[in-house]
Amino acid sequence: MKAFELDRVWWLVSPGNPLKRHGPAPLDQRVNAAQALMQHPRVEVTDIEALTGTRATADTLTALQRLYPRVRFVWLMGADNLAQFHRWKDWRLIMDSVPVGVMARPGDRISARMSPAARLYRRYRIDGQARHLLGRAQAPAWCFVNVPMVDVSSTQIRTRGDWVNGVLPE
Ligand SMILES: Nc1ncnc2c1ncn2[C@@H]1O[C@H](COP(=O)(O)OP(=O)(O)OP(=O)(O)O)[C@@H](O)[C@H]1O
Ligand SMILES: O=C(O)c1ccc[n+]([C@@H]2O[C@H](COP(=O)([O-])O)[C@@H](O)[C@H]2O)c1
Repeated sequence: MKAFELDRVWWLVSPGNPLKRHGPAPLDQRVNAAQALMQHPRVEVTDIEALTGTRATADTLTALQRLYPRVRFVWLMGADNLAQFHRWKDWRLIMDSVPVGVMARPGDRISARMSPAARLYRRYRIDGQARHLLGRAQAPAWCFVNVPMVDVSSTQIRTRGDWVNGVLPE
């Protein structure tokens, strides 16, 4: 939110990544867990894709833009997702309709910046030093930021053993 000078962040708890074979833990449990972790007046944890009935991000963004025509949305994701962005449904529609902010992730910094999406849209890249412009930029525009990196994945956390069906017992 600070890096890109955004007004607020909606943390979308996904009903299920369309590219992953195994479904996640129940949505309400993940929403509760995310809310317990993130209490910030300008960050909202939301399961809005359950309301819009969409799974693919392009469809979610189209629905959100219809529901909130005056809001300027920015899509935020980790670098691993930029590396395989070209496999997402209608990924060019996403690039062409909203600015995209990408957070560095260990192991994915180079693959992300060399990815088909990064190469095809290289002239629309905003330099990290000008990252504060992303929120007000006209799409297509994307920016890669070198935030402090955390070398952990959801899969690793779930396999630590103290989780039951992907959820930490109370
Ligand atoms: N350590 C991390 N650094 C940067 N971004 C991350 C990190 N972990 C997750 N993300 C980002 O957060 C979002 C949600 O990720 P998700 O919950 O699928 O975790 P994951 O660790 O990528 O999952 P998996 O273990 O299945 O690969 C994605 O946009 C992802 O890129
Ligand atoms: O639209 C797609 O094809 C698509 C493919 C992979 C991931 N996504 C979205 O990217 C977000 C992060 O996914 P994940 O599994 O890394 O948590 C989540 O909102 C997914 O719905 C979207």
